[in-house]
Amino acid sequence: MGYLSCNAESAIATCDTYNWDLRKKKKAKNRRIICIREFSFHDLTTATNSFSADCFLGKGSHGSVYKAVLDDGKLVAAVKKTTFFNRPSVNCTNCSTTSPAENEIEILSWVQSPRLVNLIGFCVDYKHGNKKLLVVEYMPNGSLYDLLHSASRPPGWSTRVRFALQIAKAIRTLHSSNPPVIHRDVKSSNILIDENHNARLSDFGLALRGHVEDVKIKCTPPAGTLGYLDPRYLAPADLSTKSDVFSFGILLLEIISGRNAIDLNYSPPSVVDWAVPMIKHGDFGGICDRRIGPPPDPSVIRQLAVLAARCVRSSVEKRPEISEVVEYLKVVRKRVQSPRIWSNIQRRVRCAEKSSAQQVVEMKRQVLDASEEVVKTSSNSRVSRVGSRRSRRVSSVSGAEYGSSATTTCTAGDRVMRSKSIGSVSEMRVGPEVALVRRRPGVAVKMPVMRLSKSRSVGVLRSPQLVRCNNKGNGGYVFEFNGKSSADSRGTSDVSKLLISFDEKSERKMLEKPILYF
Ligand SMILES: Nc1ncnc2c1ncn2[C@@H]1O[C@H](COP(=O)(O)OP(=O)(O)OP(=O)(O)O)[C@@H](O)[C@H]1O
Repeated sequence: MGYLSCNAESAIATCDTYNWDLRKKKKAKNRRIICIREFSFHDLTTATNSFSADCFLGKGSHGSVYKAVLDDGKLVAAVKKTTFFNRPSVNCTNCSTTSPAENEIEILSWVQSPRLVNLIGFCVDYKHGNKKLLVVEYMPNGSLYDLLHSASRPPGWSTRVRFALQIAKAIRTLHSSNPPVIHRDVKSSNILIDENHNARLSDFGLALRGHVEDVKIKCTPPAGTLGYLDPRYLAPADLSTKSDVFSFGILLLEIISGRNAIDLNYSPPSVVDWAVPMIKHGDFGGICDRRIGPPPDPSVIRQLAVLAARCVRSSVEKRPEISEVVEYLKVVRKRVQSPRIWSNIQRRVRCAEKSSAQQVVEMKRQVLDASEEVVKTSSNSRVSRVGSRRSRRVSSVSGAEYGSSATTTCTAGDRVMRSKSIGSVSEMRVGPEVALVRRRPGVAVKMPVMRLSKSRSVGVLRSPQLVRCNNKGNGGYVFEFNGKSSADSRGTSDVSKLLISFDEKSERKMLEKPILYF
């Protein structure tokens, strides 16, 4: 167990089996101590108004979540209460058994980050088989799933890219911890939105901490959510951080397209089978969420799509590390933000042009006045010179209006020229590492771009397609996929046929639920 109970704010010590190895213990010494509180069941009952419907936030496959107001209103938290089962997520004769709630407490007592929904504390319900309740940070703005699929105003590209970057950073935090944490259930309903509208990764019920050679990892059967699950993760030994990268790729396709990972309303239902062929053919617009259309800068969707396709490659080795994904998304983020800067500049230019046009009218009027004066007093040379100077100013302003003259000297004109060159790619030649972006004739600037050759070499993941979904009448369903045997359902690690039990759920919703046992 990775945590010990403690009173209120006191820090906790850890007695993790991982640290029984002395060498690892030394490294663990430098680890930041995370404070976790133990709450009494009575405290949580009061804080959730006896787990009333008013405080109910949602239901997952492990139980229900309630809003809790603690510490005389100073702390608002979410309480996860396991309801209908407490099956162990690890089940092996050589390993200790751990329930999803215990597993989540153990993982989150080791890793904390502003990009995660962090653990505040826990509670043991002694009256009901010592079940553990989790107290985690409260996320008031729902899940990314709700935002993408139910919100009346779907998020724009800037928000989507920001969320994608934040989720990638969250996964990077897990993968870079020592030993690494593999989440195994990265999906849109596990991305919650905090009070500052930032995305956070939640739900560590299936997460595993350790190295691939560790006994615990070797004993843990594959798990995840259908549609997000790495098709190469068929046995415990197949687990790697790249499984999370695959799930992230699916999530990225969902963020781009606004469609579900598996949606029977589409053909093919799998988002990978639907999107990757389009990406391969360069039809990036085809995978964009129709409600918002493609982003103004076409390189944004191209880079996002190619990145997603790389993450879902069938070859585990060819998928990028999550740290690489973070770096790519940082570049995309800058690009998606530039249209905003560009539109601001355009607005300023329009204002400048408007005032310039007014100036032109004014100048013309003054020129006319002056000429009239010249006509009237043709013998007066001084007036004539004033008139010619004014007309010079007029001509320089009108040259700036079109922004084409390199010899334009007026300030407003200069602004027009510079603003047009920002983000406006008039010609792009894609090379192996850089693109030459021609901003003005004869001036080429090197800009980093994603290699297009990578998008060409992206393998199409031939994940099995759902061909049948049989209701067994006992709350269980059998999912059959083509191209695979459909011999046995329970107790097999074959993803071709899965038996998942759920209650009160629609068939479509069930497809998004985690598979706990194969
Ligand atoms: N920390 C939180 N703050 C606010 N709401 C939350 C929080 N955690 C969960 N919820 C809400 O409760 C719902 C259920 O969460 P939970 O993590 O148990 O299941 P899930 O992720 O939706 O599904 P599954 O357990 O199948 O992965 C979520 O969809 C979300 O709306």
